[in-house]
Order: sequence, then structure tokens, then C-alpha cells
Amino acid sequence: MKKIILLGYMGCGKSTIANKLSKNIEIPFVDLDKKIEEKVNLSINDIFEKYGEIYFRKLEHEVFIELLNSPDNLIIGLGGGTPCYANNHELLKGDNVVSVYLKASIETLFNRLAHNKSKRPLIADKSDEEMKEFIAKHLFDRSFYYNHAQYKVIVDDKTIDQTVMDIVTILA
Ligand SMILES: Nc1ncnc2c1ncn2[C@@H]1O[C@H](COP(=O)(O)OP(=O)(O)O)[C@@H](O)[C@H]1O
Ligand SMILES: O=C(O)C1=C[C@@H](OP(=O)(O)O)[C@@H](O)[C@H](O)C1
Ligand SMILES: [Mg+2]
Repeated sequence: MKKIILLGYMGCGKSTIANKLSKNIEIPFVDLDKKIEEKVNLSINDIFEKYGEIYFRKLEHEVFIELLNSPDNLIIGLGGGTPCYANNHELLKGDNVVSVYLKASIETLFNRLAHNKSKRPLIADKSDEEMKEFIAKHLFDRSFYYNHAQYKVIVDDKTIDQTVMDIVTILA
């Protein structure tokens, strides 16, 4: 069964695009973060606060493997860190997997995250100045993992529908 995986930094649009793509190609969509929250009945923020990031990364890897092993066609919207831990990046080239890196500039990410950070514990407490620096360094460190994706779609200055159509073209 085919697994279409969307990956990229926080704010690049994984959850949004996966949801719209699902409606367009009529394949069910799962947001990995949401699946994790459902599994432990805690928000991402609370998981980080109560159990820490290492626990979250173990859970994230477990749930990602569960989704990859499901018998259904699925679109999976990852969390921004998923490819960067537990050798998850090696799963981006698996059989029956199509992985797409939604690549955004630091400016695009900053503009989207500046008023969208409260549910992202890694940046929730950062000032705008701190966030710009953090995103630039973090994105640099993570690009090695993101670049294991089979395809790359630039999302800057594109509407949600334009990005969805870029992915539909890849899947054709
Ligand atoms: N193509 C787009 N154009 C403008 N805003 C977008 C686009 N894609 C996503 N967004 C917005 O960016 C924010 C982050 O999107 P989200 O899907 O949560 O990203 P991710 O899951 O990659 O962190 C949301 O407010 C969303 O509405
Ligand atoms: O980049 C990261 O390490 C994270 C990204 C988040 O998902 P989004 O990319 O959907 O914000 C979520 O998994 C958690 O806050 C950690
Ligand atoms: Mg998301």
C-alpha cells in the first residue's frame, strides 16, 4: 500500500497541505502529531512538559512505524523533527513510499510561525529575534535529514492549492 509522506520544518505547511491533498486525491490523511496526541491523550506541549523530548521522540518513532505498517493507502503529515531522529530519515525511501520535502525559506517559516508558536514547544517561549536565529540554525542542522526525501517542493509564495497541485504532478 502506498504511503505519501510530507515532511519539512515547522510551519512549512505539512498538516495543511496533507489535509487538502487528501481531499484532492481521495486518500485518507493522518497527521502524526495528532495520532501521537490521541495515543497518549496529551497535547504535544504536555508530552514535552511532563515527559520530555526524548520520550516524545521515542513515541514519534513508534507511531510513525505503526502508520507505515498500516495496510491502507495513507497520506502522512510528519512533525518537523520526525526525519531527524531514530533513523526515521531512512524510512523516507522505503518500498511503496513517496516522500516529499516541503521546502520553505527562513522568511516564510518565520512569518508563519511568528503568530503560530504556542503549540510548538521548541519555539513557544522564543522572542521574534530569538526565533529567526533559532530557525536559521535548526533548519541548517536538519537539512541533511530533510534532503533524504525523494522529492522536494518549494512552497514559498505559493497558495495551498498550488502546492497541492505540485504534489499531484509528482504523484501522476
Ligand atoms: N501555502 C500556504 N500559504 C500560506 N499559509 C500557509 C500555507 N500553508 C500553510 N500555511 C499556514 O502556515 C501555518 C503552519 O501550517 P501547518 O500546516 O501547521 O505547518 P506544519 O504542519 O508544517 O507545521 C498555518 O497557519 C497554515 O495555515
Ligand atoms: O520540529 C519539531 O521538532 C517539532 C515539530 C512539531 O510539528 P509541526 O512541524 O507540525 O509543527 C511537533 O512535532 C513538535 O512540536 C516538534
Ligand atoms: Mg503539523
